[in-house]
Amino acid sequence: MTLIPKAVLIGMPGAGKTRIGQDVAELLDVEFVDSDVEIEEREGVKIPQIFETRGEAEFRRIEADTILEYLHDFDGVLSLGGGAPMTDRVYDALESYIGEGGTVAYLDADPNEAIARASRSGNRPLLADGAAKKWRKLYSQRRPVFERLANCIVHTKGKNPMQAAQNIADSANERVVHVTGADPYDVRIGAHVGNHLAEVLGDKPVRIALIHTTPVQRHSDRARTLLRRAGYQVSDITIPDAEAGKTIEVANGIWKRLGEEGFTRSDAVVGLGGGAATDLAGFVAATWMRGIRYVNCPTSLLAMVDASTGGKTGINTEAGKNLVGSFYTPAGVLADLTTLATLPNDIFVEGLGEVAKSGFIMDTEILRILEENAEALRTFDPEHVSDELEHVIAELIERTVRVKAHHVSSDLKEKGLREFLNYGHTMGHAIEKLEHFRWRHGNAVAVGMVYAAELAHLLGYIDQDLVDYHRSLLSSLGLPTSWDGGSFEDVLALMHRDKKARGNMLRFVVLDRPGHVIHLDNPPADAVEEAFRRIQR
Ligand SMILES: NC(=O)c1ccc[n+]([C@@H]2O[C@H](COP(=O)([O-])OP(=O)(O)OC[C@H]3O[C@@H](n4cnc5c(N)ncnc54)[C@H](O)[C@@H]3O)[C@@H](O)[C@H]2O)c1
Ligand SMILES: O=C(O)C(=O)C[C@@H](O)[C@H](O)[C@H](O)COP(=O)(O)O
Repeated sequence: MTLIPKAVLIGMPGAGKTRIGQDVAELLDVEFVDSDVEIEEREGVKIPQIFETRGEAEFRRIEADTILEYLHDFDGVLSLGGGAPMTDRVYDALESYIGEGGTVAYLDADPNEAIARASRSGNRPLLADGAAKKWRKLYSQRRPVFERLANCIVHTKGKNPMQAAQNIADSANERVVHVTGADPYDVRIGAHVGNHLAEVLGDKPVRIALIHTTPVQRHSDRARTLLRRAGYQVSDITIPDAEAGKTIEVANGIWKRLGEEGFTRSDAVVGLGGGAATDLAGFVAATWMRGIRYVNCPTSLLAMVDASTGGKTGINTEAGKNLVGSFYTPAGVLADLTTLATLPNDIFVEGLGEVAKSGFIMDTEILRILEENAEALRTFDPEHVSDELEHVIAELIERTVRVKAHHVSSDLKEKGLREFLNYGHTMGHAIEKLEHFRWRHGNAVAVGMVYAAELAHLLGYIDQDLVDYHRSLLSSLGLPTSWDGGSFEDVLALMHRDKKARGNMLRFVVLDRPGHVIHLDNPPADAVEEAFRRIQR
């Protein structure tokens, strides 16, 4: 397996690359290498001497060879000499390294501080005599290149070295899932990924509608500050919480406000909160002027793993759950794991329902991770999350988002493959509606999966063990596996209104083995009813 560095630091002489690079390595618990020090050791002479005796071109050749070697066979933190990214070979190799998931961090220091630091070192051949003037000239040439190249920019002014290092370590720990299709975008998962908000929104919007609920006020306050600091005019829009926010009345209130506040086609929406808030925000973005840019910032587990990605936006109506809406993709998704620090246990556990679903339909490794960590996950306490559990949660989020991305990338409008993500939802949505949305979505889906498993078993697709496994895994996670809150007739009527139904024909998604789903069209009526009886127990 090829190793790649956890992070590569670039920046002007005196920016603090060595000091901060060492701190990043310490935070990530890996080795640190400074390419200049490595070159001197290999050549047995100091860099100014190489410049003097062999010229700058020869130094740049040695430097590029050394850096390229490290980019392909080193998994620590690498700090580069100030001019290194100006060599085409190094620039191109760093671009490819980013493409492989690497982090190139540009340390942008205050010029006066950096000049003072650089002048103290006698090891800078390009700065000899008249250091300040030369530094500023090089800065004007290099800065645009650094900014174009880096995928993490850290302004060091006002930060101590450890704070700057923490920013880079967070960035290196980010997980990114690409969603492809006509309008590709990235789902970024990690601590503080919310800091990428302005970068994802871009420089075209003037006004941003920041749509959120009250329980996530702390996180929306932070987003508002970031947005204002980046120069946007922010309209702070608080919507009713949970399903009460997913209504035509709420959407209408926001359309009215966008009109009054002069939102144009180049302005944008940010949806921040649980799945209900991101569904509603996406719906407003999809419909205002027939579609404006939007970014989702999910703060619940369920919204991180499912609702924020894939472009299903919508509201509930009298007719049923999510029956009005649009497929409309976000410009990006920022799943900031620090927001989970305020997520109540029951809402976290609900999210595990959709995580388990992704395990059942495709990635069975998810089931193994859930089984192995069931107790720690079930007893999730936002204020006491161990490093180990944090890692498990991040891994589950990334894997679940990958399952989602796989289905939506080639079938945004749900013509076939994407319907598999609806495992457990035919019954789940009926329960939600009959419970007047007092049941959480993930809980209803958990019961719905047991129903789908019973149905598949009755029709001979899977054995009893797999049905029992649904019950034991889901209950070990704290999820419900039975429901007795309504009549079969009411459930059946609602299942006929499910979006997978065609004409008078019911359609389900069922397993035929772990990790593999199929469509089940028009199953026998007695099996549909018997499976219902079995989830009532
Ligand atoms: N669009 C899709 O593809 C898709 C996929 C799955 C689910 N959904 C929808 O998502 C909704 C369910 O999402 P949900 O489970 O996030 O429920 P939710 O949006 O109702 O959020 C649950 C509660 O948690 C609060 N909350 C969220 N994050 C918090 C945080 N960090 N700290 C404190 N409180 C927080 C919310 O304000 C709310 O009170 C349903 O409407 C469902 O239909 C959509
Ligand atoms: O993204 C999808 O497609 C899904 O089916 C994901 C589901 O987990 C999600 O609950 C979605 O909101 C259901 O959509 P719906 O079309 O059945 O309302």
